[in-house]
Amino acid sequence: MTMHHLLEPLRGALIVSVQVHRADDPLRGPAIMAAIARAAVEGGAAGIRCGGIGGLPDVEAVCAAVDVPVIGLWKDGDTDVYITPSVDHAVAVAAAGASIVAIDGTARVRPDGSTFADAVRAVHAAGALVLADVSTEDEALAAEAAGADAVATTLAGYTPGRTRTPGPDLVLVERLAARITVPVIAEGRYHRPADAAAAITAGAHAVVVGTAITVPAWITTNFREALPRR
Ligand SMILES: CC(=O)N[C@H](C=O)[C@@H](O)[C@H](O)[C@H](O)COP(=O)(O)O
Repeated sequence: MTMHHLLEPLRGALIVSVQVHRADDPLRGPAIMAAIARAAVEGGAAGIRCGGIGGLPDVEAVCAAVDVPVIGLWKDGDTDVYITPSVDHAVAVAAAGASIVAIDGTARVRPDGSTFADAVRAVHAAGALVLADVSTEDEALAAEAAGADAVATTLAGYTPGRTRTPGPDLVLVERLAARITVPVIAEGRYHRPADAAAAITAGAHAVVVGTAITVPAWITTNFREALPRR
């Protein structure tokens, strides 16, 4: 496996994604995101993924609050490519303090007309690593060839390229782990501890869990729905 030394501490690790998903989410705001990130680290998270629609202020606040590796992203724009969609977004996330920048690694057209390889070059020049968020094996191979330092299954089931599995897409993790030389990070719909463990067994270098840990409304609904009907 080809691995940058900064990714070593994430071997077999749990990374917690701390993001809000709606502009009117009651938890929105850098201070709350930073507090949740600290709580996740207290619980054993070896890395934090953050930013999302909160963008740079959230990345900055989380980087200042924790001393584990931070994967930053900035969800922006109204096109299909919304995870750190342009070279400028990617460089800004690195400047906000993220040591790893998550970038859409699909082959779709980017709003600034750049390629994924352009973003990789710019982020590397800024001194950070690149995590390619992909949805298929072909995208993962292309992202690796373009210089991605790691590849994540984040977008599997969220593009036309791959049908959404009800739970996590462990088959994709297993296939990528067999074909990709950079670390593979499992991400997307890991809702139970056993799912996260299965990702590592399937060959993932690390697993990202978001909703099931950091979205209290989702957790609450699961409990409410499990109650007997009155
Ligand atoms: C598809 C997409 O935009 N995923 C986003 C990427 O950052 C987040 O909305 C997810 O919460 C994150 O990937 C973690 O996944 P889950 O919340 O399922 O554990």
